[in-house]
Amino acid sequence: MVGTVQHFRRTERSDGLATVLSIGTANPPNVIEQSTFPDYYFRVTNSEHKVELKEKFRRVCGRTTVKKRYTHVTEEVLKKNPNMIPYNAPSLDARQDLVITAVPKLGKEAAEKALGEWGRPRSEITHLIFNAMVGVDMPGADYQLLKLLGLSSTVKRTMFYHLGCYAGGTVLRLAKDLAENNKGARVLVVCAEIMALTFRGPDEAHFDNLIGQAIFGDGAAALVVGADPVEDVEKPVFELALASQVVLPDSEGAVEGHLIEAGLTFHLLNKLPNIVAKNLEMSLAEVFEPLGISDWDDLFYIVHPGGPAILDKAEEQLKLKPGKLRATRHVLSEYGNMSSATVLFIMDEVRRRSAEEKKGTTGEGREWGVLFGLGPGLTMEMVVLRSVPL
Ligand SMILES: CC(=O)CC(=O)SCCNC(=O)CCNC(=O)[C@H](O)C(C)(C)COP(=O)(O)OP(=O)(O)OC[C@H]1O[C@@H](n2cnc3c(N)ncnc32)[C@H](O)[C@@H]1OP(=O)(O)O
Repeated sequence: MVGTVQHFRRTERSDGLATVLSIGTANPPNVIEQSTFPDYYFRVTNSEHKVELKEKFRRVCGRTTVKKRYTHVTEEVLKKNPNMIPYNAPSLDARQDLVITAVPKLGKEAAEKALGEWGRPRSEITHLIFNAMVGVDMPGADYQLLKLLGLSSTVKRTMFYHLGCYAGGTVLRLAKDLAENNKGARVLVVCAEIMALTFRGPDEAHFDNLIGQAIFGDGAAALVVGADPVEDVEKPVFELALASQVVLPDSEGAVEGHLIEAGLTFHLLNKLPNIVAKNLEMSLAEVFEPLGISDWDDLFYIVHPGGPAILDKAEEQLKLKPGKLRATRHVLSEYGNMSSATVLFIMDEVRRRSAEEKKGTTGEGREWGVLFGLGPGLTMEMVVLRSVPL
């Protein structure tokens, strides 16, 4: 009997590590230019009279390093749903109506690209992981996506709602477990983030809301993950070597989100960048010193860009050479903070730029890299990536 169980355990496990086999991304068509956003935002929220607040908002927008973002919430949407404008008006029903259809639709756009690049028939997808901060519903966005993509009804689905920005790491951690413990599994991973529950007008007492209005954008990213890639058919992008999660010490309340009649309200403490930076080095040391790596410039990086202050402090703390967070900063500048989808956009950027600049590996010429997901808790997900020769 014991022999039979061991036989099953052996045959259901993969031989190799879970591997990212393709990446796709998508954004809604409406662009926000950061340079004109303060004027636009104060006008559409009927807040032109809050002159000082607008000037402070303009200063902060300028320092976000964001150049443009994409959004589902246009002026037309606001005209149809005026209760989304005041800071605290009951508006949950209208917001839900928007996101319940928009979230799986945006997820589908990214998933189609990932499935196209993967190159195998979509009937061979065995598992689906879907993550979205908003749009909680039954059956969920995972079920809607299954139908939109025409995936098999036997696909094993897992839906995450409401986790926040660290979930870009959570989905990879789960995909790794599924791929390595179900031989032959091919996991479609989708993060789709639409900020229609957090858009709201300014309020002097809640400047953290304005930090969110200045940095968040909409986007979706999808990956296909599986172990033991089929030679000459599947093209490995990164191996997922290790995945961990930790609640950072003394960080309670640093990021919170509350779902109320007025939608989802965000709460950020300004000590957040310091808390994150303080904890990065210890996590890196635990994993990489046994591998003989203690110069942090020897890694490539994918860091959830909550805001530039987090990246500046991280670079300072880890004493990184200028440019180590180039891909991260590029995605922040071109798309803003798209919550969980952001780290997957950065992963795409790292491999794209590595190929373009003939770096030798998908990870900027390095063998090892690390992805940090950060969000409410503060929760930190760390995923160790191994690049693939180009
Ligand atoms: C959603 C998730 O799950 C995870 C997430 O990603 S949450 C988002 C996490 N991101 C952040 O917390 C943003 C981090 N902050 C930053 O990157 C930078 O502070 C910034 C780009 C927003 C502004 O840059 P800056 O202007 O150089 O910063 P700084 O001088 O510190 O702050 C400007 C003003 O904003 C205020 N401020 C900054 N952070 C604040 C916060 N969390 N709450 C309230 N006010 C804040 C400051 O007090 C300051 O006000 P005064 O001018 O009146 O003194």
